[in-house]
Amino acid sequence: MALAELSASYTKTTTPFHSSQPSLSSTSPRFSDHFRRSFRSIPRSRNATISCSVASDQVQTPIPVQAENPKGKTECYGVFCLTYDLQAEEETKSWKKLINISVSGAAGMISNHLLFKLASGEVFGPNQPIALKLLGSERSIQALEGVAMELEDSLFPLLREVSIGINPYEVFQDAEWALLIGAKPRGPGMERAGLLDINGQIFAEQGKALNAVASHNVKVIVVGNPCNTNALICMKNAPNIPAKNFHALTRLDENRAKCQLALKAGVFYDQVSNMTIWGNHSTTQVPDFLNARIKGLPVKEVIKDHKWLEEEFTEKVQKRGGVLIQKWGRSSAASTAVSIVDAIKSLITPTPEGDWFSSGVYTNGNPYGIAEDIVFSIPCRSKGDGDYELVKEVIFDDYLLKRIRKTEAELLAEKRCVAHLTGEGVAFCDLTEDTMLPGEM
Ligand SMILES: NC(=O)C1=CN([C@@H]2O[C@H](COP(=O)(O)OP(=O)(O)OC[C@H]3O[C@@H](n4cnc5c(N)ncnc54)[C@H](OP(=O)(O)O)[C@@H]3O)[C@@H](O)[C@H]2O)C=CC1
Ligand SMILES: O=C([O-])CC(=O)C(=O)O
Repeated sequence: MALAELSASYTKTTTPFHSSQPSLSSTSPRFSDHFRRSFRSIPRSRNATISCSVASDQVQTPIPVQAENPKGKTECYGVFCLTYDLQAEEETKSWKKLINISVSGAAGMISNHLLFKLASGEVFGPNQPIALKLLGSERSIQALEGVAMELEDSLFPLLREVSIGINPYEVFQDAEWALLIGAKPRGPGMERAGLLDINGQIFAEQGKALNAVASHNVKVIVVGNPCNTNALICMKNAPNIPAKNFHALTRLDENRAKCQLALKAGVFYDQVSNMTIWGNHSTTQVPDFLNARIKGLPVKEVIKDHKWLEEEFTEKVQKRGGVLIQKWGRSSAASTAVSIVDAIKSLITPTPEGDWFSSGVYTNGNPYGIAEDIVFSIPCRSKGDGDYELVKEVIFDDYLLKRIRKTEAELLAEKRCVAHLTGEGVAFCDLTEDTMLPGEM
């Protein structure tokens, strides 16, 4: 019997699988390997009873138990529906408690890179088992099954559960991380206000769902554009989740800025630190070369061509995504996935002494005089506990302040456009110029 058929038959039966069945484990090393990788913790919400006898010189014969499914809906995928006693395996005894990671737009291009990084252990570490809860839509559900199949076939030891669905109220259940990637791309002729409205509705609904069913300390990273205002909408619709927990992804912009500075200075990019992106993930964003450092020195001391910094460098970073789309014919999915990994790692590992990272965060209480009640990219530092604090020791000059005011004005205008989605009355959209996402030219 083929492996796929076997795994399918498992999900359909609650009959314990005994070693008296055709000697799969002895005839097929792949299958015993498959078993080993299929062990998973017992989800909190399920009452499966597990028994498992393991003799040291025998191949293990785990007893699969079908997940309880009170609503009769599919909630797990294929091999990931098998339930085993995680403690039965020596290797897993040192593992941490399983965490739930929900990902929207899971059949999209960014997710296609990101999910495999998450499942490999590269993000949360080699002792951290994970459950992936993938959100798609009717349009993408088949593609999502394809994604789940590839995850099955990758045999990631740490990937203990995969479920797919189209209802955020199910997919976000108990989420400890929510990576919100899915959003409608801006099409030809579409006004930014139109995009704000269409995507804003997605994020309003997802905010409500997170509020209702996610862990109350869920960390939310909004990637789908326009990500700052989408993050604000999501946050406003999730009043039970701390506002601090919402991030808009500007890490890709930070990484792009570091790369350009390294290139100009003739150093490897690990020599560039303290890189802030201020403001919106749009062409008004401000890559801050005043506070950034190269080999520990202020950038302006290393790169003497200040005109280049003010003009070429700034515009290059702002429009990098668009140039890439022109070359590639699609947006920067791989480097965006890498930057999501960087953004998560920055929150779960202590920030190196003296350094910081950029993230779009809620501005209430900020020390810089930036308007309150928007999501604005700011320098942050973390102790590695999932939380962060704003960096205070930054300096400003007229150039930087002027640019920050411009991106701030854009975000305030975006906020007025979505007042109907944040519970702040009637929207009034007066975006003065139709600014672009970094990916648009
Ligand atoms: N912040 C950042 O740095 C960056 C952000 N981005 C943004 O990330 C988002 C995802 O990018 P990417 O993965 O490349 O895009 P894809 O087009 O590959 O995937 C986007 C997903 O969004 C979902 N979606 C939700 N609503 C709609 C809709 N109305 N019409 C079409 N699709 C919809 C679709 O999934 P489903 O049908 O399952 O809902 C689709 O799979 C985009 O908004 C992009 O602009 C991209 C790069 C950098
Ligand atoms: O506009 C897009 O979809 C791509 C984008 O955000 C970027 O490359 O920074």
